[in-house]
Amino acid sequence: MKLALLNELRQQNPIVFNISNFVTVQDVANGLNALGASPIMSEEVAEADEMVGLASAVCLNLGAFTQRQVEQIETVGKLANEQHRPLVIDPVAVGAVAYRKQVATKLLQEFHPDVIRGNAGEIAALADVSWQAKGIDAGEGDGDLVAIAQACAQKLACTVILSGPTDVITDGTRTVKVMNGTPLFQVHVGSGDMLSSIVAAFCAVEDDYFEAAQTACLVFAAIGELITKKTPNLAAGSFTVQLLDGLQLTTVDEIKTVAAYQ
Ligand SMILES: Nc1ncnc2c1ncn2[C@@H]1O[C@H](COP(=O)(O)OP(=O)(O)OP(=O)(O)O)[C@@H](O)[C@H]1O
Ligand SMILES: Cc1ncsc1CCO
Ligand SMILES: [Mg+2]
Repeated sequence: MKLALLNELRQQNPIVFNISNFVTVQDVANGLNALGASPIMSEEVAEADEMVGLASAVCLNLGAFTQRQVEQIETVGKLANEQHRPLVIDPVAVGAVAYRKQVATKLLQEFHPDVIRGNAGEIAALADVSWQAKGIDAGEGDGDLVAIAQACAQKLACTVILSGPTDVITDGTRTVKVMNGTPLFQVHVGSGDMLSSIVAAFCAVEDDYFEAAQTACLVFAAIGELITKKTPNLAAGSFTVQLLDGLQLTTVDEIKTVAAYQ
């Protein structure tokens, strides 16, 4: 685990270009900014080439697209591949809505993601494993999460993060589990979207995207856990505020005091 990447990220302040969804765009921008990256958002295909050019990493969130946005997402994904920018995909609710899986499947034939970050319902859907996803949430299933993540990574030839109470990170061969976190992440819509964009920020400072992905998961989950230990009685609203403070202020040494992974 390369926790020193957090200091590297804060020092480099990499630009991360996001196509976010309209629900959580501000969480994503402020989360990246607080952590030490430099977010930029765009919904205009005419500036896609320049946007990818100025960014050190790209995160495409499939959370609430229109047909016009799907075209923009496809253009940006292809440009990221052409311009060798690390590309992270967040396949929101592909396990719950057949149309979304159809669109995501087509997009994944048009460009190659370096990392896909989703919950169990989303990753199972992309791996063609049976699972009862529930809207944007992971839902219910009895499959082996490590096997599902590995199947998805092998099928799509990329690093996969299957997030949840335990995050599973795999490139199909190497696998790490991050046990940190707090159930409060689930009461904040956008925790997952923030994590996906933060994964992109780590990919901007580390060429081994499996390493970048696992470090991002540990940093994000450990910061969530640390703030719940520091501040009693956190709930949906106060957790959101404390999470932003935590992203800005938490040090590598503090993360090491709770880090739990294998
Ligand atoms: N029950 C839990 N206990 C500890 N940590 C959790 C729990 N559930 C989620 N997390 C953490 O929350 C973060 C977001 O992951 P999650 O799987 O909830 O994303 P998601 O389902 O895509 O969320 P979103 O609602 O934003 O789309 C990760 O860092 C994960 O480790
Ligand atoms: C609630 C919601 N609906 C579409 S996207 C989104 C935010 C989680 O990504
Ligand atoms: Mg999500």
